[in-house]
Amino acid sequence: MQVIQSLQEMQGLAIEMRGKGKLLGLVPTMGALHEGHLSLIDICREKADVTIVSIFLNPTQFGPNEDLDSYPQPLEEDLEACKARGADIVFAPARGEVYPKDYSTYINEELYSRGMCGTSRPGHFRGVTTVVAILFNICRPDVAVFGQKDGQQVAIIRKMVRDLHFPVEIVTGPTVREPDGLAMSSRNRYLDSVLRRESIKLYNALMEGKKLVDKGFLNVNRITAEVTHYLSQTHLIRIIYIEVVDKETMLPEQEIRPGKSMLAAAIWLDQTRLIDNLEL
Ligand SMILES: Nc1ncnc2c1ncn2[C@@H]1O[C@H](COP(=O)(O)OP(=O)(O)OP(=O)(O)O)[C@@H](O)[C@H]1O
Ligand SMILES: CC(C)(CO)[C@@H](O)C(=O)[O-]
Ligand code: BAL
Repeated sequence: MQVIQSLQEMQGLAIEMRGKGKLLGLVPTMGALHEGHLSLIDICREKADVTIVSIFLNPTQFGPNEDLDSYPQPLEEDLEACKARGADIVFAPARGEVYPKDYSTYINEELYSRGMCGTSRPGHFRGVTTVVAILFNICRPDVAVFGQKDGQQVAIIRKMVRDLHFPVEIVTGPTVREPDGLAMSSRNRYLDSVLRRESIKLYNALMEGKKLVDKGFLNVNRITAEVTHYLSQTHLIRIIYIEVVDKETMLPEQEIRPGKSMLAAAIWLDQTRLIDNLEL
């Protein structure tokens, strides 16, 4: 496995490999890798000849009071995990090379990013689309793989690719969960044993909503009220949002459309921000 830091070297190699007819795959990450990320490497390897994993803690998607400075960065462990899973290249650029002092160009998707995490983390998706566009231009992937756990993110990236005609296929990998249902996330590392026990309530609450839909209740307010009620039973949880949206556009649904709607939620569990979603 090759580890590349330089943008110029990565772009040169990508162009050379494409010239030889290789199909390139990219798995963008911010590091602190877990089984969720590694499952995306498996998907990428099935689709592409060469699997590139990028590890870059992207400052432009963090708000001023967010956890950029405390975000875990176990680079050596991450490299071992990528190697063991069969990645061909890890691209781990330096912050100063991606964003030199005079950097001034941003990409803003303005429709799918209006609600949910777009509302509660202003500027977040502008940072995500910008860095993903940079990564696409450097790594030149034919295929890029993202996780359904960040459902709004992948919808916005698909929209950016469509609007700006990036020649890349976007593939979504299913959410990988702990045995009790908690969606894997790098931020789960922040949870002590008490918070870890509470964290499962996010998935359980979404499941309560889904069960109602499976019984035939299609009223959005009924479903979100059920999820709110479930999450309100502990003082450690503060709800950021609970929404039912179209799973492609992330726009709010008037009524649940089975197979087309997504139930999504974000919470503060003490100081840790967790998100999850289920297709209804
Ligand atoms: N549990 C999961 N299952 C599948 N994909 C996942 C999972 N968690 C993260 N991913 C995907 O991995 C990619 C990199 O995500 P990222 O590095 O932000 O990890 P994360 O664990 O989601 O971290 P965070 O705690 O910042 O949300 C994204 O496409 C994301 O959707
Ligand atoms: C897509 C991404 C790697 C961009 O920094 C990030 O938002 C993430 O890890 O999901
Ligand atoms: N998975 C999205 C990365 C972030 O929370 O900033």
